This record gives sequence, C-alpha cells and structure tokens, in this order.
Amino acid sequence: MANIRVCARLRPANSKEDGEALCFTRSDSQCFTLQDEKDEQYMFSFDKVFYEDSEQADVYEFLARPIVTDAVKAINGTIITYGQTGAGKTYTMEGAGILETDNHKKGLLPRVVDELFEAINFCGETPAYKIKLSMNGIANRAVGETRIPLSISSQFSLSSLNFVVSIGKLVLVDLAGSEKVEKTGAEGRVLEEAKTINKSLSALGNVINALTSGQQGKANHIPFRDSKLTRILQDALVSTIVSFELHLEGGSSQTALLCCCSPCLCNFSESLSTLRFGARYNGISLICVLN
Ligand SMILES: Nc1ncnc2c1ncn2[C@@H]1O[C@H](COP(=O)(O)OP(=O)(O)OP(=O)(O)O)[C@@H](O)[C@H]1O
Repeated sequence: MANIRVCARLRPANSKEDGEALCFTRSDSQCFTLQDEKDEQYMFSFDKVFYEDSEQADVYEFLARPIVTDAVKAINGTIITYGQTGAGKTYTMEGAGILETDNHKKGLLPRVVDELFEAINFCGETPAYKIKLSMNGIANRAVGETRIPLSISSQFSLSSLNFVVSIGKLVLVDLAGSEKVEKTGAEGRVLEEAKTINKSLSALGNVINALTSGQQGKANHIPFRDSKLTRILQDALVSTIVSFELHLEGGSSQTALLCCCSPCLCNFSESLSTLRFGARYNGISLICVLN
C-alpha cells in the first residue's frame, strides 16, 4: 500500500472572488490543468482531486479514514493541510466553525476523533488504550492542561493535534498560510510570526527536498531539527526516509498531504506553488509495517 497520499482541494470561489476568472480546468477525479492569464497550462495529477462541489465527508473517507483505521493497529499516521491563507485548510481540518451545527460541514478533526473512539470501543476485550492528546503551535504556546477519561493529558496551543493510541501516533497538522510574507503586508509582531511560520515551512520544504532528491542507496542528512514543525513531523517522515533512501521494506507510518487552493486566477501563483510542493511528494510509495 502506498503510504503517502497527496491530494488537492479546490474550494468554491468566495464573495471576495465574485466575478473572478477561474484558473483550472477539470480533467477527471485525479487530474486537472492550471492555467495562468497568458493561458499557459500546467497539468497536475494527484491521488485524488476534490473540486468545489466535494463534501467534507468525501475528503474524510479518502484521506483520513484509512489512516485512522491503521492508527488503531499501531501504524503512525499524519494528515497535513497545506496552502495559502484562505485556501481552505482550517475548513477542511476543523469545519466551518465552532458555532456551525451542520454535520455535513464537520471537518477531519471531529470525524477522526469520533471514529477513533468508535474503533477502540469496537475492539472489545483488547488491552486498554492510552490516548494522549496534544495541540501544538509553531509559536510554541502552551495554554492549558486537562484530564479527561482514559487518562488523556492535553496541551493546547495552535495548530496540530497528536494522538497516541497504543504505540501508534496520529498527527493532524493545519499548517499556517504558505504565501510569501511580502504579499501579506504584515508588520510588527504579525510580521515576526509570519517569518517564524515561513521559516518552519521552508524547513519542511528542505526536509522534503532531502527526502525526494537523495540518491538511492545513500542516506543523506535530513534537517529535522531545523524547526519545531519538522521535529513534530519527524516520526511520521523518518520511516519514509529510511525506507526510501535505503530502499528497505519498512516504514511504520502513513502520511496524507492535502494541497488546498483557491480556484481563481488572482491566486494563480500561490496555487501553482502549493501544487508544485505537493507534486514533489507524489511517487513515494512504501510498505507499512507494525510498530
Ligand atoms: N470547501 C469549502 N467549502 C465552503 N467554504 C469553504 C471551503 N473551504 C474554505 N471555505 C471558506 O473559506 C474561508 C477561508 O477558509 P479557511 O479559513 O479554511 O482558510 P485557511 O487556509 O485555513 O486560511 P489561514 O491560513 O488564514 O488559516 C472560510 O470562510 C471557509 O469557511
């Protein structure tokens, strides 16, 4: 089974984009073409493309359900949403908002939690599961700790959720906006935060470059320690790297990367860069083993 799935999601145009030209043409459920204002074409192919009419449940079924099912069997899983600000990362990960009651709009996170507990209940007489829940932000802010049944200890901050089930681990990462700092016009503290975020994203890019550009049979240095984000993702990516670089049949992890994009021409260059980032992951295919 391939253990890295890369998908793209093109959200519906929003009110700010009213009347804007679209920058993509559907081919099928895996391929589409992006075109710029000069009509230059860039073809992309992913494991699955979720177009504007896709449902939250569709994304869950394809991207997350297999990972949740395997997490209970102690196979580590990571789900990452990537893309520019406003591209739909949080909508996909969490849903339309905490006041939203429409179940159809529930994001990956609540669906993962529901299914995880369902799967554990279904296990019946298996040994007790210990679940550790933590939320981390790139800014490294810990704002609380709580205890809930099954001795779950939690540490909250901004952008990722991490479960430990038995000896499997599930990490959900809603990455910060990937656009260039100049485009945001940020100043002061916001600018400093944006720089930290960009540093983390660039560290992630470096890790992926190291992962995908190494010569087969040679293990090259993977700069996991360059940012908090890459340290968090190390468990998810390390077995991939060992397996990929050393050509071993190993790797106790599965990763899903969802590239979120605006469908409009005004965001063409950010969408192109997001999709190119995702395309680098394609083609890495490993066999999972139990922890
Ligand atoms: N697939 C979708 N269907 C309907 N609305 C969507 C969809 N994706 C995003 N939206 C809406 O678009 C807006 C921006 O989306 P969202 O907040 O998820 O962006 P983001 O990528 O997380 O941005 P940021 O990096 O700033 O957090 C929100 O109002 C959200 O509800």
